[in-house]
Amino acid sequence: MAELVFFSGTMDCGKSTLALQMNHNHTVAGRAGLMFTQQDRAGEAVLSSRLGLLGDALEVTPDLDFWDVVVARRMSGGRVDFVICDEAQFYAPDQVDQLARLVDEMAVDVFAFGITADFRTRLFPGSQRLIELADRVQVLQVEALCWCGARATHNARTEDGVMVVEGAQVVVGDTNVGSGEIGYEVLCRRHHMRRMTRHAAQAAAMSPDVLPLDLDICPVPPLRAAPSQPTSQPTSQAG
Ligand SMILES: Nc1ncnc2c1ncn2[C@@H]1O[C@H](COP(=O)(O)OP(=O)(O)O)[C@@H](O)[C@H]1O
Ligand SMILES: Cc1cn([C@H]2C[C@H](O)[C@@H](COP(=O)(O)O)O2)c(=O)[nH]c1=O
Repeated sequence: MAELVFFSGTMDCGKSTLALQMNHNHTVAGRAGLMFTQQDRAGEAVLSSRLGLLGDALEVTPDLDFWDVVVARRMSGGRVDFVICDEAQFYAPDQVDQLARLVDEMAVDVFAFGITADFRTRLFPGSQRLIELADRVQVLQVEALCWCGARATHNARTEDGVMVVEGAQVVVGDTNVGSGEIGYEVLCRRHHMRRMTRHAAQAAAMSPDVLPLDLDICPVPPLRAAPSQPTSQPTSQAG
């Protein structure tokens, strides 16, 4: 029986890597699939992982209709047994409904990958609809970690390492960015609520004006200079 599965997690937890792996495994098993993404950091119509893997994908524009794409493919003699949908948090709720219809009426497996919530901890509309409709919501096995070592469950948006809590819901970007840039950092809930990024915790630990931290609750992050240059090829930076 075909399924709609939502693989969900924070940024940087391996979703795009798993998307490419699943595409590979299903393809070598003789199944025919399509990969979709939207606003991948590596550019248009490409699905990229921070591990350096890349794959061609169809770009999901606001007017793309998944049902029409699959019907057109089948009408022209092609097969579509499964679809991979990366950055699914950006999809419109109607597009998620189209994906569910593909599962139910055309027996197409849909594997969707995306972050659940934005930098303010609010669900993205696409993710909300996926949670509402998915047969299964699967949390990824590899845990992204907060600077304190706890499992990261939330995404923070940062500027110069300082967490910001206002702004547009969608700003394409990456973790591990240089100073001055808008970036993201994954945090545990405790540190997200306290707006305590790695940078903020280091600054607080060094300031003579603040009370000593409770080290059990709030360990001081190790000082680690942000790399001034990318440490690997540009393709491995994106995901
Ligand atoms: N240099 C590296 N060596 C080993 N694993 C890495 C390296 N860089 C990134 N990763 C792994 O890749 C994951 C990010 O993969 P990616 O698929 O791009 O994430 P997502 O799509 O969830 O944002 C990291 O959580 C980490 O496990
Ligand atoms: C939290 C948050 C993230 N984004 C953007 C930033 C990235 O371009 C993607 C997530 O990509 P990843 O492969 O999961 O790392 O989403 C955003 O636009 N708004 C946010 O609040």
